[in-house]
Parts: sequence; structure tokens; C-alpha cells
Amino acid sequence: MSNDATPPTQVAHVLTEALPYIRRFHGRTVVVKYGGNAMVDEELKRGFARDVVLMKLVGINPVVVHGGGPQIGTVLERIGKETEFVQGMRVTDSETMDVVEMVLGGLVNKEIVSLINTHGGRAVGLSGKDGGLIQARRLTLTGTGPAEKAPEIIDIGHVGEVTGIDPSLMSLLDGADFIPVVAPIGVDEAGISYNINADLVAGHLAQTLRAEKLILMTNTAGILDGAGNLLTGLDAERVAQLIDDGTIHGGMLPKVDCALQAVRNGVGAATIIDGRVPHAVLLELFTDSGVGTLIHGEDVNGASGATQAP
Ligand SMILES: Nc1ncnc2c1ncn2[C@@H]1O[C@H](COP(=O)(O)OP(=O)(O)O)[C@@H](O)[C@H]1O
Ligand SMILES: CC(=O)N[C@@H](CCC(=O)OP(=O)(O)O)C(=O)O
Repeated sequence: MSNDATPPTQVAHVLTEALPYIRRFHGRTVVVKYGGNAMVDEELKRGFARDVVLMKLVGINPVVVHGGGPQIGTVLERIGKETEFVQGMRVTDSETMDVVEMVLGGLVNKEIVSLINTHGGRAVGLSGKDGGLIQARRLTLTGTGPAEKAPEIIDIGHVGEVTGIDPSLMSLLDGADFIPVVAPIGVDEAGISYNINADLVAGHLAQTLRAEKLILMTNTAGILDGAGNLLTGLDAERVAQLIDDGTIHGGMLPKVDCALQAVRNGVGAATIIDGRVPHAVLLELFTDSGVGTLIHGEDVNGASGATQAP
């Protein structure tokens, strides 16, 4: 670990700082959502894989849920198919759903599995169909039509919402020291597939597994205010204000929603971190300063920093 550029005392300091966090997270589950926008640089991808392997080796149970929005977009463009988003969700007709399954369940999922495995881990790739992991139903979006009319129902096709998680497969994998890597595809009782926003899947999984932490990796430093300053230690009230005044919008909305739901339902803490920073997951988990935006429930005082003290 030490090299010419890193004095041994500094290495010792880093390890000492990490120790209380390793103790706190030992034997606990940490769900990491790896966003498609954070998956762009080869060196960063290798760093992420190493971080996940290191977590496992120090006794944490990492569960990776991945996105892949930009990767789906690239393939759709290549086949000349237009794509459209409504309220942050991709309108998904049957043909688009086939592409989503191929890209998320195939290409992206297997790339992450392979990266983790080549860095010394034992990853297993799953979609929500495997072992009935993610049960889903069609998501209904409502728009605001004319005031005198009932809210308009917007049809966005095979976009799903999570109705249930069966964690049995997760326990099995965890017991055998495998690292689950989950593609956000759900299935209903009739066997119909649904394309689900990966943040929402990560939030539900974290709740079901009673994770110690939910980490959402993306392509910004965290939640920023209008002037570009990083905000942290946010509770539900502050988040609602930031949504109301338009500071939080677009792809950040499902992240804050699922982070809030997770911390209200038993997850220790949720953080939104910058996947463009090398080893962002390790910095978040094992250093006092952490990185990104902490979102906490009503009973947690996280106002002082990005991470909670060990
Ligand atoms: N207040 C905010 N602070 C930071 N990013 C924000 C904010 N509001 C909206 N965003 C947008 O949310 C994006 C992250 O969501 P998204 O593109 O869906 O990422 P991912 O692919 O990682 O899920 C940012 O790139 C940014 O454009
Ligand atoms: C319904 C919906 O929009 N699903 C997303 C699923 C992938 C995803 O969430 O990817 P990121 O995390 O990289 O954005 C999509 O089709 O893009």
C-alpha cells in the first residue's frame, strides 16, 4: 500500500482513521447504487470494483444495485429508436423493454460482475427476476390536466414500481460470501417485465435488508444549492423545501425520495456521493470527513458532516 509518494506515517493514519468505521460496519449490509453516469471512466470503474472487494474482505456485506440509463440510451440511438423521459422515468414500450433487459441484465450487469471478480471478489449478477427478487407492478403517473378535470393518467408503458422484495436469495449469497450485483428489472405475477429506476430498487433493497447504509453514487458532488455549494445533513423538511423551490429536480428527485424513505424505514443513513471521485465509496465509509450529501431521518443529528461518526 505504501509507495514513494505516501509516507508510512500517513498510511498508518489512514488505517487508524478507518478502524472505528470498519468495526461499526462489520457484519452489516451496505447497499451501493452505482449510477450509469458514474460508470464512464475505466480507471474509476476498476477503483469501484476494488472498493467493493475491500468492503467484503473487511467483513461488510456489500450489495450493488446498478443503473445504466446512458448505456440504454446509446443502444437505443444505435438502433434508431427515440427515447423520452416523463417525470424522470424512461417511457418504455415493448421494444424498449427488450433493450433495457439486454443492456441492464446483460451488458452492464456482467461488466460489473466481471470487474469485481477480476479484482478478487466473487460477484453474482442478478435481475429482479432471479429467485423472485423484485416483484413489481406497472407504475401509474398522473399529470396535471385542466383544473376542472380529474388528473390525467400518463401511460409510460413497462415502467414499474417495486411491490415486494424476496430477500431469500440475498441471504443465501451472503452466507456463501458472494457479492450480489442487481439489475433494476422487476416482474409481476403474470411474468411481465418492468423497467424500474435503479435508485428506487436500491432504496427498497436497503429497507428489506435493514442496511446500515444506502450509498447512491452519481455524477455530482452530492446535492448542490443554487450557487453550486454542497449541501449535507438534510432532513425531510429541508428536502421538501429544496424540491418546492426547484433546487432539487430531474434525476435527483428519485434519489432524495428513496433516501428519505430508506432512513424512515430503518436504514441507518443514506448518502448521495460523487462517483467521479476515485474510491468515493471508501472515502464515504471509512473517513471522518466523508464525501457527498447525508440525508437523515428525524431522530438523527447529521447536520455537521457528510458521514455519521462511528
Ligand atoms: N440540487 C441538485 N444537485 C445536484 N444535482 C442535481 C440537483 N438537481 C438535479 N440534479 C441533477 O441530477 C443529476 C443526477 O441524476 P441522474 O442523471 O439520474 O444520475 P444517475 O445516472 O447517477 O442516477 C445530476 O447530474 C444533476 O443534473
Ligand atoms: C424507468 C427508468 O427510467 N429506468 C431507468 C433504469 C436505469 C437507471 O435507473 O439508470 P441510472 O441510474 O443510470 O439513471 C432507465 O431506463 O434509464
